[in-house]
Amino acid sequence: MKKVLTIAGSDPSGGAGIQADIKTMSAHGVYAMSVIVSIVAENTMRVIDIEDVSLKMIDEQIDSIYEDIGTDAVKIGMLSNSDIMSTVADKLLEYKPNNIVLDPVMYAKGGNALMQENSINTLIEKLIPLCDLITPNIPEAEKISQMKISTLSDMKEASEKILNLGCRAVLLKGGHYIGDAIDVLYDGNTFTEYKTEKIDTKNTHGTGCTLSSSIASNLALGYSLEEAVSLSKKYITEAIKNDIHIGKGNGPVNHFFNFFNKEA
Ligand SMILES: Nc1ncnc2c1ncn2[C@@H]1O[C@H](COP(=O)(O)OP(=O)(O)O)[C@@H](O)[C@H]1O
Ligand SMILES: Cc1ncc(COP(=O)(O)OP(=O)(O)O)c(N)n1
Repeated sequence: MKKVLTIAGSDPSGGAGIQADIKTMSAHGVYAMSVIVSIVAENTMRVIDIEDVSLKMIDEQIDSIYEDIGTDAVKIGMLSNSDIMSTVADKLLEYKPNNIVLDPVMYAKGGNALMQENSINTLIEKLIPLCDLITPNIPEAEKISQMKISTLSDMKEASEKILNLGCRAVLLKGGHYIGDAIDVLYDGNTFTEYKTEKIDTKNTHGTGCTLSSSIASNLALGYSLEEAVSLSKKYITEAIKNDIHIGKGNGPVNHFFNFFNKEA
């Protein structure tokens, strides 16, 4: 069985973060493992509080995975500050895992910050160069590339700027784009567009976590980057179409639409 690790924050409401990652990986038939770096008190409506795990415990959790099991892919999600980013980067340099997918989580859907503003330089200098793929949404890509993104052509220009920071590929997600849900993959040679109609739902909590975990799972399963992104775009689209009406705010997507659906 292929093994995929998520290094991210915990969402007790189950729609995003580590919980979404483990559900997604399990739905893909890979063995899911998790290193929790922050505990976030959040739900479908808001973020209430964040408590970071100590750097020592983050170190030891990562060591515990590589001492024993190892990984075929690693997904990185919410890293709330520079110290956590440096700790994770040092461990990636030590263990050199294959297939590192970074979702540079900065804000939750309600607008609450999940990453300290002053840690962006550490993200850019230490983490991004270690990654095979980075999957920013439009606001995150604007911060990293330091340009405004209003058009598809802006998305492509920002992808180029981000790739030049040293990662091997960029998937700029267009869920926040007006109009269709267009994601752009840039690998340094080719731009590939993945386009679906925007689904009319407020239940999009955890879409970014789910997409990046799906891509990491598909890479672990041996698909090429282009195939992995294509399969994962189909997965997130179906998961949104089969959304779950739970909570009073932005509800979760259905990670297990393949196993059951709303009509069943
Ligand atoms: N309403 C929607 N309909 C269809 N696809 C969507 C919708 N919202 C987001 N997506 C897709 O979900 C994925 C996550 O995108 P996005 O919402 O931009 O990320 P994030 O959750 O990090 O903000 C992308 O593939 C995007 O195109
Ligand atoms: C613990 C935790 N990690 C990440 C997020 C953000 O997830 P994302 O997939 O971008 O989804 P939304 O927050 O936009 O719904 C989170 N909320 N919590």
